[in-house]
Amino acid sequence: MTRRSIVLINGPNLNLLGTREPQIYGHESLADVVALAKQNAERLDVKLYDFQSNHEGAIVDRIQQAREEGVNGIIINPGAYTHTSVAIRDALLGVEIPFIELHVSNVHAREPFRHHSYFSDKAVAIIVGFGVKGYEYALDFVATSPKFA
Ligand SMILES: O=C1C[C@@](O)(C(=O)O)C[C@@H](O)[C@@H]1O
Repeated sequence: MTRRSIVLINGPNLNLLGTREPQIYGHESLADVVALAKQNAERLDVKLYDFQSNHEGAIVDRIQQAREEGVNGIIINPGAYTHTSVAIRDALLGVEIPFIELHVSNVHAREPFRHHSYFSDKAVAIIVGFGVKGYEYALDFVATSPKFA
């Protein structure tokens, strides 16, 4: 059995985690989140690539690259692109890699424009409102579920 590989993608403004609206997104930085994810990936024996960008096209490029790498699954927090990006949706569908959509905050308890997602109907699962703990849950699931084998 080959080792699973996973790409963790964070979209715009998630580089500001820890300092950005901490009452909504908490006090942990993206570097903290990624460091813990790497530790957990090692424990779960999966290869983890991580990527953050504030640019839609760069995220599309990273998703396309994932197919070349033969990645098993994608964990994506598309940030504000959740509510706007047909291009990122098309990239995920184009590469045919199963993915989890993740949000730190409970988008359904926030402004109405955050209630619609271009990803939810195509995601294997959605993690919403668990704070940065959601990244741990997502990694555990992608590393162990037959849906990402
Ligand atoms: O940038 C973000 C972060 C977010 O994806 C979250 O993780 O809760 C929710 C989005 O509505 C917002 O634009």
